[in-house]
Amino acid sequence: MSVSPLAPAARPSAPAPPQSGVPGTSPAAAPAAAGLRPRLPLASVRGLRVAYGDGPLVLDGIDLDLFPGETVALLGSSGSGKSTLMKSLTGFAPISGGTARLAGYDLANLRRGQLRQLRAGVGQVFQQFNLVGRLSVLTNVLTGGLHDAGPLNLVGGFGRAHRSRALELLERVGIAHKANEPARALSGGQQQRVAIARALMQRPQLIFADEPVASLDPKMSHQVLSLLQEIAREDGIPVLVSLHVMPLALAHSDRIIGLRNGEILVSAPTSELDAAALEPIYAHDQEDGDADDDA
Ligand SMILES: Nc1ncnc2c1ncn2[C@@H]1O[C@H](COP(=O)(O)OP(=O)(O)OP(=O)(O)O)[C@@H](O)[C@H]1O
Repeated sequence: MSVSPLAPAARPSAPAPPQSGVPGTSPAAAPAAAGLRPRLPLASVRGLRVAYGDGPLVLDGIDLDLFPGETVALLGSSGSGKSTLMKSLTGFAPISGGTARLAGYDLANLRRGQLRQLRAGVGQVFQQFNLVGRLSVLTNVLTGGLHDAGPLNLVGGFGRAHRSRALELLERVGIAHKANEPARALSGGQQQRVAIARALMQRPQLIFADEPVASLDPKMSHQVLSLLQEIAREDGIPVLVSLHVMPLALAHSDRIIGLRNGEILVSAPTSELDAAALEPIYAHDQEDGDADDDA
């Protein structure tokens, strides 16, 4: 079986009913452009359990769907399983129970090559940007298109079409004027924009952003998260973003999933939530006096 990057597999199982949680049991907010088209999830996990080696379960019975055009914020204390949940959707976490599907493909049943093809459709954004500092901003973005640039281009440089697309993306994220500067010369917020442009170069069907603003000041954090939410809406792709700051999640997501000790404690449209509703996610931290809930 050949798997083109996130080409839908045989029709994915129908979306499950809205996930229940505390508080809120409403369905996910519908993306504005959904219209009457069938609303199938790009990513779907059911009863997901993950344990590393002989260790305890770090995810226990997770149900989650990610729909086109929505930004879903993952909240939870350190160690609650946010990164592991993202890793389980790219085949990097050891699934010990339940299912994780991307575009209908069950990640547990794919060969390594197929998994690689599927991952090419997932744009990833990380806390530390993961740019090559000595390379130009433009080259960093171009590397996002390596999977379809072909081996000759690795030797002979990137073609004109790739370069012009990379420049367009830099324009889109507001940083085209820095195209020829080395990535290390940019501020953190600017570097994260470059990383987002690099992810877009993959023509992703989903974006996973794992604490993308943890190294940024509040103003830049808002800018970067606005950009991600705008991309989700304009390109009609799901963005799953893990965050440590509740007000940022409330300001820049359509839906919030709150994890505690590997289980979903909150799952609701952001419009139905406020800080008080999210506090139980961190309840045990507050007892310890180390909650991290300020902007
Ligand atoms: N490769 C691994 N091997 C063993 N245990 C792991 C591994 N990766 C994560 N864990 C454990 O799984 C649990 C969940 O970790 P995870 O990184 O998913 O949490 P998180 O919510 O993303 O935390 P943070 O907010 O600090 O990034 C933690 O107890 C962690 O120690």
